[in-house]
Amino acid sequence: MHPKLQHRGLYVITDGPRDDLLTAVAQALAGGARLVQYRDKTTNGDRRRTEAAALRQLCASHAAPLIINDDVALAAAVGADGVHLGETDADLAAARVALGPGAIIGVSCYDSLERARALASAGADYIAFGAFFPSPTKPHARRAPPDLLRQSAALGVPRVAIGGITPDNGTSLVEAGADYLAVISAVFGAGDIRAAAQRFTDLYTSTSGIAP
Ligand SMILES: Cc1ncc(COP(=O)(O)OP(=O)(O)O)c(N)n1
Ligand SMILES: Cc1ncsc1CCOP(=O)(O)O
Ligand SMILES: [Mg+2]
Repeated sequence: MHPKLQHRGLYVITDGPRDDLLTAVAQALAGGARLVQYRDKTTNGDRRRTEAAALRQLCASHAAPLIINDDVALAAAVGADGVHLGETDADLAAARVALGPGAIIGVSCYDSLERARALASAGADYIAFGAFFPSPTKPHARRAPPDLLRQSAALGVPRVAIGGITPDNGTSLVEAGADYLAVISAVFGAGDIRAAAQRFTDLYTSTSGIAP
């Protein structure tokens, strides 16, 4: 079991900016989300910092780590649990120096087993693959085959699946070995966010046979 990531399950990624961000994330947590990523591509530094700090409190009260997308400095400033880095974001080693050994640093590996192998060796705490399905949020995201999840099992690092995931198509990814399903629109675009999150949580329970 990974020391920093002890529960498999739903990894929600925010779709803001939205006025009800805190309420929406609270509903996702009530539906069983295990990890939360603050993803806000705007450049409004004041709002981003205020929201990230508020999310940190909320996530801590649910024992769910808060990961900041792209922004190592924001993660450090609000004391978030970690950061998610893609290929055009900060370097993993630099982020580790900035955030320390206890931080959760996750990395995008897209469709590349080689990238996953290199970054797992370099100390990434999870490796993310995808997009597995057409993504409403990121329609031009590179596509990845589900077999990558099986092929990366031996790396010994938690595996995250992302991209167009729904409760219906997510089962195949959990069966292929996804420790986390990272989801934006199928949770935060739902009319009932809590119920949507709960469907993913139930999927882990029923697919693995053990509570996540
Ligand atoms: C869990 C997770 N996986 C992949 C991504 C995508 O990261 P990146 O390629 O840096 O793209 P942006 O999200 O920054 O647009 C992610 N954020 N989270
Ligand atoms: C950030 C990102 N990277 C690949 S797909 C994606 C968006 C995932 O969002 P959705 O769950 O709405 O497809
Ligand atoms: Mg990024």
